[in-house]
Amino acid sequence: MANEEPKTVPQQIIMKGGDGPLSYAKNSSLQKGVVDATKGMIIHAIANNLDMDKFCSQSSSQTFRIADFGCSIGPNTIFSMQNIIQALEQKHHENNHGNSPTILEFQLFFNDHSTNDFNTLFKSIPPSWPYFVAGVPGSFYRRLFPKSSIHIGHSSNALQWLSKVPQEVVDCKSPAYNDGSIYCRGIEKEVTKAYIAQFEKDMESFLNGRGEELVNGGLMVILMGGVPNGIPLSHTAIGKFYDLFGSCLLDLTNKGLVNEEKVKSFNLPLYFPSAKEVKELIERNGRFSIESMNEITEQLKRGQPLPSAQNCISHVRAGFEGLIKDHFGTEIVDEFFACYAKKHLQSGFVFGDNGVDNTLMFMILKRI
Ligand SMILES: C[S@@+](CC[C@H](N)C(=O)[O-])C[C@H]1O[C@@H](n2cnc3c(N)ncnc32)[C@H](O)[C@@H]1O
Repeated sequence: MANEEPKTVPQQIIMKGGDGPLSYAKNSSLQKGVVDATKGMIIHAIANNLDMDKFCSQSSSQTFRIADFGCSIGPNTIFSMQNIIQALEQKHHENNHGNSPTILEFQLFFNDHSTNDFNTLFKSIPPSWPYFVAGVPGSFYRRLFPKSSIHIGHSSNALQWLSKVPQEVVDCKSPAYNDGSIYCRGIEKEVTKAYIAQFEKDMESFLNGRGEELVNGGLMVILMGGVPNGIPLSHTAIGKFYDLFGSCLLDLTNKGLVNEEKVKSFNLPLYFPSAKEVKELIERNGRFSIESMNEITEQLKRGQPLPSAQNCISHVRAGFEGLIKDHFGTEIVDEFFACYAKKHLQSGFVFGDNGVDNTLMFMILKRI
């Protein structure tokens, strides 16, 4: 139909469910590296920025409610929650010299899209875990909890996912049409402008939602991917990865296995901001103070061995199979990832060792 809007990739990205060899649960050690690298920073941030006495005064028990936004299937969300609980218990113990009349209880909320495999996540929780847990399906770009009900919010490796691909970038009549690429390279001015506008809108929605839900003085811990200030994504390791990824679609088109129009209407709903951009958005929103903001790539690199090629390939499939399947159909999935694996091995690509380093932003925000 002439006036039909081009179809963009689905609004809900889905990490591969279950706990099989190709699942996100078995292929998220790169993201776990990020979670591990920031454990000490979380303990430090809670010790220095959370006024626990304000919440614990006089009562015999106090429930801390903690929410993980974009939890996926695990196991990283479990580690993150444990790190936060450890930090709260440690601070409570130190505040009271191990002698508090107040018993702490913890209620943990796991948020992700309704299509996330929550069953696998809940099955992986040890039956003896002494916490109250609940799943909260829905986009974190809207309200998910009652007003002032959450003490600590957490989100890792999730906020670079946009709520949708900006429509203009897949509209061949628009000046922002992203011809020849599947992501925001950070070079084409109009394309970049469209992605930035979507990112700003989404961040504003996220901050507004959490601004309502967090108690006054509550903390939001955010870990997200980004770029060094002034560096386009295409010059970074992640950009090089998307180039490789996108080239497989072209190969399959040349082989006649994928429709060219379908490829042209495919863009990734992802934006990697600089710390400067994120800082400005948080300040403009005004609901949170920035207690700390660090870029921790170098620390991560020092602490982590580089992943093997096979490991990288499995991670890519666990993260992106859902998008490919949704847009191009199930029948193309194996062929696409076989092509990706071949090119990956030929190119010698290794995450963490190609192009300019990407940034990992670690932020502690306080609800004011
Ligand atoms: C790469 S995974 C990260 C999972 C986990 N936090 C970690 O660090 O391993 C990103 C997760 O964010 C979720 N996500 C992305 N956009 C979302 C949204 N708007 N609302 C809720 N979850 C979202 C995805 O479904 C996915 O499970």
